[in-house]
Amino acid sequence: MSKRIDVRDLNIYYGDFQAVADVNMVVEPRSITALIGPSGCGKSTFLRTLNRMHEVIPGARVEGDVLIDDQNLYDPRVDPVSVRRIVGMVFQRPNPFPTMSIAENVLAGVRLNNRKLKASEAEELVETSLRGANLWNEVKDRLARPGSSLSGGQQQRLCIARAIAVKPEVLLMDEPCSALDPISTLAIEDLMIELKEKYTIVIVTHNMQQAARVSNRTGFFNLQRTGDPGRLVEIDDTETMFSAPAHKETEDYISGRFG
Ligand SMILES: Nc1ncnc2c1ncn2[C@@H]1O[C@H](COP(=O)(O)OP(=O)(O)OP(=O)(O)O)[C@@H](O)[C@H]1O
Repeated sequence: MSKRIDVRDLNIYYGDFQAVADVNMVVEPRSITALIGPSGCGKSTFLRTLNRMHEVIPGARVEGDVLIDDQNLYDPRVDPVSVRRIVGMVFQRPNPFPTMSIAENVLAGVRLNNRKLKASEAEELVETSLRGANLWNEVKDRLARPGSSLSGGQQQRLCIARAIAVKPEVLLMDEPCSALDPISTLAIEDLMIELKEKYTIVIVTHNMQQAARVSNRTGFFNLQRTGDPGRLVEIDDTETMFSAPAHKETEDYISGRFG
C-alpha cells in the first residue's frame, strides 16, 4: 500500500511570490519523514504540493515534478481529486465535522469520493479505520454521538481514521500535535509509528523532540531573509541530522540558536 515519493526540481509560487525553490527529495515507503525549519520557510506550502492542495489557492502554482511510484502527480492527465485519495492529509487543528456522528465522520472522505457503501461494509470500515487510529476502544459505544463530543486528541485520531478510511498510500500531517496536550501528543506519536508499517508518512513539525522521536529521516528547510524563497538545506537520517548535520545552519537551528 505504501509508496515512494520522488520530488524533482520543485519550485512553488503564490502569484509572483516564490515561496519555495529547487526542492529535490526522495521519501521511502513505510517511513516517516519530518520537515523542520523556522516559520515561513515553506514547510506547509511544500507539504500541500504533495497532494495538489497548493493549487486550490487562486494564483498558486507549481513547477517541477512529484512522482509517486513513477506516476507524476503534475501530469496534465492526472485528476487532482484522485491524487488526494491516494495522498491523505491531516491538519494542525482537528477538524471533524462537528454535528456529524463519529461513525459518519469516519466515512465522510469515502462518501465524498462517491463510493456507495452497503450498511455492513460501512460498519466494517468504521471499525477497521477507528482501530487503525487507536480510537475504537474509546468510542465503540458511542459511534452515533457527534464528532465534537470527543476531546481534542480523540478528534485528531478521528481525523486520522477519516483519512485512512479512504485507503491512501501516503499520509501528510501538518503539525498534527500542535493543538494537543502532551498525553494526546504521545498517543498520536505512537499511532504514527504504527501507521508507518503501512503508509509513507510526511509530517511538518515545530517540535524537534517530536521529529527526533518519530521520524526516520528529517529535512531542514530555511530561508536566507524575509521575501526569499525557502529551500531544503539538507535531508538525512534523523540520527545524523541531530548529531552531525552537514550544514552549520542546520546545526544552529537544531541547537536552538535561531528560529
Ligand atoms: N495563501 C497564501 N498566499 C500567499 N502567500 C502565502 C500563502 N500561504 C503562505 N504564504 C507565504 O509562503 C511562505 C511560506 O509559508 P508556509 O506557511 O508554507 O511556511 P511554514 O514554514 O509552514 O511556516 P510555519 O512554520 O509558520 O507554519 C511565507 O512567506 C508565507 O507568508
